[in-house]
Amino acid sequence: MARILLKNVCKRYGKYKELAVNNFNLDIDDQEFLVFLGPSGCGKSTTLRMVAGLEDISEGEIYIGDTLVNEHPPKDRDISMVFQNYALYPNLTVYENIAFGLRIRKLPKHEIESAVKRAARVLEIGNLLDRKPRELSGGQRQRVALGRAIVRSPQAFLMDEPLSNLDAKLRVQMRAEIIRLHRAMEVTTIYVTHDQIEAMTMGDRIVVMNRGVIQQVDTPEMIYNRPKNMFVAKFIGNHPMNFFEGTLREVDGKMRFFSDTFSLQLTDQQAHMMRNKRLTDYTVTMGIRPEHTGFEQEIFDAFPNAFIRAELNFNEFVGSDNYYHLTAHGKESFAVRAHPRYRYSEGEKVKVAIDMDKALFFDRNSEELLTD
Ligand SMILES: Nc1ncnc2c1ncn2[C@@H]1O[C@H](COP(=O)(O)OP(=O)(O)OP(=O)(O)O)[C@@H](O)[C@H]1O
Repeated sequence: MARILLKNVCKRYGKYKELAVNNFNLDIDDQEFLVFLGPSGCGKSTTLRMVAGLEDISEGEIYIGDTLVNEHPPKDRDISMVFQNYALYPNLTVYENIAFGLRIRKLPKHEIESAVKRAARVLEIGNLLDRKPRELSGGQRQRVALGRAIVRSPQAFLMDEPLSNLDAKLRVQMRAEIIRLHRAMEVTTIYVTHDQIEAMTMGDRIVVMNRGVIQQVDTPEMIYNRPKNMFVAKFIGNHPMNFFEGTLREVDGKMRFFSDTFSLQLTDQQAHMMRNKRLTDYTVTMGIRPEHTGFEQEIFDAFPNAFIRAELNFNEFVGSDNYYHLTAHGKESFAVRAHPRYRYSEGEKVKVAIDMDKALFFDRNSEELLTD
């Protein structure tokens, strides 16, 4: 169990100009479950592999516990890795696969046996110990890969998209399993994924990355509610956040957001913040999630001055909700989440209430959050 520290870590592959990992600074707490999240190619695996020692570090320092590990080979870092493709030995039985790391460490036979049996019991694969990997389902293989990792208590677990080869139902089940294991074992874990649901449900904190650069390190709640910039705002959320371009202006003592086709009054708190930052007559992008807009009377009651008139284009029924796609005055498109009890039809003109407490304002140029 250990704290992991990355200081100004950079990775350059060969002579490529762009850094795969660019000045990464991160302090991972002992026993924390930390998730690296970002689109394909953003540097998640490279960073994880540098922590594991599978990839050289071009610049910077990595500490596991109090030890600077830059020059340490993987076997001396006391970490366990779980990969997407399971990386099981095809010719060894499940038992031998799980025991492999302990044999290399030359543990006595009876200790190996009790450790393997304990891991197999926890993962409910005790009846599969004599089988070869090809005789297992994908989910069972992934359990064996996990078994190999948890058979000893390393300083850290490093997991690289361990669930991405599983079907949706099994993924949900294994997600819960990994969290349960983490709670029981209390080992610092770094978990790589590009699946935001996995990140939100599993992580104590999430590191959102883009093009080798950390965008935000925060709890799932903060990442969702207070994304530091438009990249994070766009990346997180089941249905994409709606964005409107416009200008902040003070009219009759009220701070309002003006788009081309509508205007909305800011809350007192937002107005106060904008005045303090002297952001009147400032061009911004307003972000609002579909779930923070609606046709409900409660939102109209709470924000009597915050609504958009729009025309309904089409709807997506997803069972628990309806997502309506609309256009304001034939120009600005956005989506609204509504309870299935609402039934509107194509072409209908509606009034959409906006929960202004949840609206976010971003600098149009830097795309950074202004209401921070
Ligand atoms: N061996 C390599 N040689 C050259 N460039 C590489 C090498 N491995 C990775 N890269 C580049 O480094 C960047 C980061 O790659 P990395 O695999 O870390 O991304 P990732 O976020 O894990 O992506 P994915 O989700 O697709 O696995 C990418 O631009 C990739 O093309």
